[in-house]
Amino acid sequence: MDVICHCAFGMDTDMENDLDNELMAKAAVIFKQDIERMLLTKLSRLMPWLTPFLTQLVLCQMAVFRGLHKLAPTIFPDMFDKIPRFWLLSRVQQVIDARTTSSAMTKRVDLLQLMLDTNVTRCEGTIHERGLTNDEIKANVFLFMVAGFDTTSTIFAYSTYILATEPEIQKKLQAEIDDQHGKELDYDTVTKMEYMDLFLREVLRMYPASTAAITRVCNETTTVCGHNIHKGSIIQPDILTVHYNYDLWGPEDPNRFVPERHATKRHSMALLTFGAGPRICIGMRFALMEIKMGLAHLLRHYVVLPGEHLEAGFQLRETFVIQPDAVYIKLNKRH
Ligand code: HEM
Repeated sequence: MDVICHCAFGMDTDMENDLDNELMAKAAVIFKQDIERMLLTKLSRLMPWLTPFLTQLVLCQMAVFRGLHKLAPTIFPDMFDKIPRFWLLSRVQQVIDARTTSSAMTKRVDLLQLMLDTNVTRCEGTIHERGLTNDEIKANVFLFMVAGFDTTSTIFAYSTYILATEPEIQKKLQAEIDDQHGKELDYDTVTKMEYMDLFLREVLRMYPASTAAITRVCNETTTVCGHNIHKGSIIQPDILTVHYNYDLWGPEDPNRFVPERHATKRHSMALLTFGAGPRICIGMRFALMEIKMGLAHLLRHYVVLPGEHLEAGFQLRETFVIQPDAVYIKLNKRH
């Protein structure tokens, strides 16, 4: 969350060291919610044509809360702030306000600034196309926080599980990092680490954290492999079946962790952890770099060892992402 806040929105937070950070606490509550269990989600899954009406319902609810809060702040003092989702959105608004009222000198080059600048450039140009509205920018900031936080940290957690259970693989990664002879682990050095890349791809194959995010609406009635698919149907690919398919990932057993299998060119849709096509995860490269950088720093200084309960594996739970309930590891300082 520190990384997303800093790189995308220029917010310098230190949630890593400040465990009581309010933003972190509220975000954790939001991420714990199982959206699949929420009535509105269930209804829109059952009756997709209801989705636009349900979306409007949520927006109206927010507008009413906001209105009540503005009209009678003393009667409804923290009503808005008590709901973590709304609290986070109002903090996001503060970030936008701070940026739009600050002088040009304090402007930073980041995602937020790019979104804010769409307004300026489009208005000055002759093309009468509108830029992003305030609500669209706010929604995007919120989406980036949600989409970029739990996903990356979950993949990091799976990675540490593999490191603790596959010591030989860990040694190979450390050898690659040690080959840098203490050089700074920056974008250039980490991008060149070939085994690190294979390792991470294998983690992403075995543990695709976000299997439900890649749904699509069928926009034309069609037949695929003898199945009739009607226009308007919601299609959700079964990513785990694809990722563990022997024809796509053999000859090594797809149930085993074998980074080297990624050195062979595979079908372009064989790895779907970040989705595919024009709506593929926009943060993919950022996430890959973030995880590689984190792993490289960790393994330069520490050896990851199994913790007390690691042999029992972990239970999976699904909220925004599919994640392990806990990964028990120990860290031993190297050298
Ligand atoms: C390992 C980490 C991550 C995983 C596994 C992941 C996974 C996904 C998946 C499966 C989708 C849907 C793609 C599709 O429909 O084809 C998606 C979309 C998206 N992701 Fe990620 N993501 C990760 C990290 C990030 C990060 C770090 C950010 C932001 C910095 C981010 C921002 C987004 C956004 C904004 C979308 C929506 C894109 C669109 O609809 O056009 N993700 N992600």
